[in-house]
Amino acid sequence: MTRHELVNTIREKQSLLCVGLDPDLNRIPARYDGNVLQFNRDVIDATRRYCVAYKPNTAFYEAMGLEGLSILQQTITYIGQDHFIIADAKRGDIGNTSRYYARFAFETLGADAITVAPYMGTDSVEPFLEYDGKWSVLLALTSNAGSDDFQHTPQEGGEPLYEKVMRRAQLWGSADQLMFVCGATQAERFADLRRIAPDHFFLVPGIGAQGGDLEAVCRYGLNEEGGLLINSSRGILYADDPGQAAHDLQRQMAVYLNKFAPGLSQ
Ligand SMILES: O=C(O)c1cc(=O)[nH]c(=O)n1[C@@H]1O[C@H](COP(=O)(O)O)[C@@H](O)[C@H]1O
Repeated sequence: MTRHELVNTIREKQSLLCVGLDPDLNRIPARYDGNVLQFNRDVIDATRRYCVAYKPNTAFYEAMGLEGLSILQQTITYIGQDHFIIADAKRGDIGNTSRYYARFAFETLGADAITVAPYMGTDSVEPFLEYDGKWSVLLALTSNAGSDDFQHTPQEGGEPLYEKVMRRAQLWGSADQLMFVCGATQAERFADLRRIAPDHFFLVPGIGAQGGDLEAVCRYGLNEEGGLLINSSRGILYADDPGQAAHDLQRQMAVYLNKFAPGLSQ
């Protein structure tokens, strides 16, 4: 999906919502009797009108072995072409290996995007960026407590490491192929993040189960094209009614779009 199509979908649906498909066998309702594919299909059916993106985290599927990979593939096929699909795999390795990670995400799975860990630098990210029409979503300022360990470390000139990553990466790829992961739990930094990368989309995990601040993320993170894909996984998957949970978030997002990005309102 192109940036233009993504922005149009955001405008049409008045939604920035990305539903995280992280199926945990210990948490999916007993009535599914462990049928993860059916669980995913039901969640997708219940949420598809409220969200613009889905983000299956590959860990949950890989842990199930060969069957899990098949479920991942079938889930992506079931979602179809109308939603932006992010394979959340947080890959990155020497170029020769990254090429195969990219092939897995973009050719085998047919995802629009993959999350990428930038620690190994330019040549580890390039193979992902070589795919026309596909996206790399680079970890910048993550939502977890451990983000304090390295990501804020001052670099030459005093900028924190996450800022250096975001500035350097903008030399590697355009805003049509590169996004940044910015955690919703870091809402107080969003004005700064938007200043560092005014045009890029941010993938924002951390609302719902991790307690991130949706209003602050929208207030400081929205740009003229929306520029945010806001993920919730457990908060939707394990709600009594996933469709209702997704709809509630979409309605809040519509209010914030109207307030903070009025050019996108209908
Ligand atoms: O790249 C991610 O998606 C990601 C980055 C980050 O900083 N924090 C984060 O939680 N995630 C992912 O986003 C999802 C969050 O799930 P919930 O906390 O259940 O909404 C999980 O799939 C995480 O792996």
